[in-house]
Amino acid sequence: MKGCILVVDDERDMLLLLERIITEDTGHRVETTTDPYDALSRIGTGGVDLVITDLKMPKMDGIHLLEKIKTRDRTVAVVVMTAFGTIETAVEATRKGACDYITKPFRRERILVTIENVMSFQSVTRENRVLRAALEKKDGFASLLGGTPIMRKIFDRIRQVAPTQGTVLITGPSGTGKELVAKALHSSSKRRDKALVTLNCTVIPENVLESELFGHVKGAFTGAWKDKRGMIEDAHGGTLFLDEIGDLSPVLQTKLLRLIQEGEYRPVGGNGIRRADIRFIAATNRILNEEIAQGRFREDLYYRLNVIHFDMPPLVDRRGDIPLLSQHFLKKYAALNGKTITRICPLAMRRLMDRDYPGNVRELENIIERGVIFCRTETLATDDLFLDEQHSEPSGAFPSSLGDLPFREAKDRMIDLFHRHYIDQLLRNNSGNVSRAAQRAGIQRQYLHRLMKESGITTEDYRHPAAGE
Ligand SMILES: Nc1ncnc2c1ncn2[C@@H]1O[C@H](COP(=O)(O)OP(=O)(O)OP(=O)(O)O)[C@@H](O)[C@H]1O
Repeated sequence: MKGCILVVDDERDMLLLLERIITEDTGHRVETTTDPYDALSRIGTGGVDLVITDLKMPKMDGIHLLEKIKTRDRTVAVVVMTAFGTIETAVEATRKGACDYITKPFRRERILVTIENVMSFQSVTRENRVLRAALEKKDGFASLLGGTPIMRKIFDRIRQVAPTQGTVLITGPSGTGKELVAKALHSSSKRRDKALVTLNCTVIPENVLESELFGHVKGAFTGAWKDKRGMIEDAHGGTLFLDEIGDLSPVLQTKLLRLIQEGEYRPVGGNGIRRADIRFIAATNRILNEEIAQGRFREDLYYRLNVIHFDMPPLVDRRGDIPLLSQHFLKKYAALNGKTITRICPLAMRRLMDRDYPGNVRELENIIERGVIFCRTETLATDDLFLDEQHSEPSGAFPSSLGDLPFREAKDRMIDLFHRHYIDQLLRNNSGNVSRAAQRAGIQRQYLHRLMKESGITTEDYRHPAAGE
């Protein structure tokens, strides 16, 4: 998308030079002025995407102009130009919201690269703002974000499927938003005024799970000293979301099948049949066909669940959503931490766009949350994100950057690093077999799963063809 660049400099020669470079090599529209007040009058109408301004001007200096631009319209990007030797002022400008600076005399390529970086970032964020506003207005699922074609298709399907009774199966790698899709389906359905009950099939031990799900009657087992409602009763009239369905035991798979087929169930220890009106949504990051082939998942249950299928794409297949998601998480965690961080510097955004995400959106969210915690200015910078450290090989070295942090923050960060490196090594040593890894580590499998989730680690990366869980 081509945009508009406004150049402000009291030297006419400089204006002419920049106007020529930009028109010849970028195709963006250029406006020029020698008067900062005139520049300011053009801000606030939504017409200007980027202002390139000199720092030293007689009527108003560049920093002052930058501040005024940002008060009128925070979304306008500003790049400052400065003579060599006054870089400190330029750095001060980036602290105040400029997204980059150029030293004069500059090379043509340098200015072109800067312009392209800023303008492509502006184009994505503009489009995302529009999309998000539209989504928030139209749908009840604004927390599920995305503007890429692949996500738009998912939104369309949600709109189509939500009002129906169809059972839904959501598959896809961990951290891709399966739970958010389930919530969106429920909140856009006719059942939205009734409960959305979520059951995580991994977290609860099998014997407890049965009575959690179906409820039990008084005296059903030792400790059952009164009747207990199950989640099915809670979900009556609403939606039951069965997360990590691939981990459900064979006994419960059979009982669940009956419930889905007949709408009937029996509480643990009870004789009477009860009926439930429920819409079922199930999710898993396992490949259910493989589970069926291995005899771990009932084929008939699979077909019952898989009436409507959503397959959530990994984040690297929709990199175009990274700016939108990053801005969303920035806003969320800045508010949660009581910080005024309003933007992500273009370089940091580029790094975020370029890396891989084995833990998908959850991993991106963790990176931004950590970044917000460590950020000391209004702009989230590359250093705040610690991206290199996250991808470096596990090592015993103490990261020197921690020495600059308050004790508590440094300790949390070190524990975080320890978790990531420990789990990484543990899973490597056990070819991604979580049960075996948990056993070797002497911790509960569920706890290991939680730690993996928090660290954005998935088993896929550690499995070799002969391995399997
Ligand atoms: N499209 C999205 N827009 C906004 N946030 C998202 C999106 N996708 C995922 N997230 C966020 O990422 C995190 C993980 O999402 P979610 O729990 O829905 O993933 P999941 O696929 O169900 O993961 P798992 O299989 O590990 O349970 C959540 O904090 C969620 O808010």
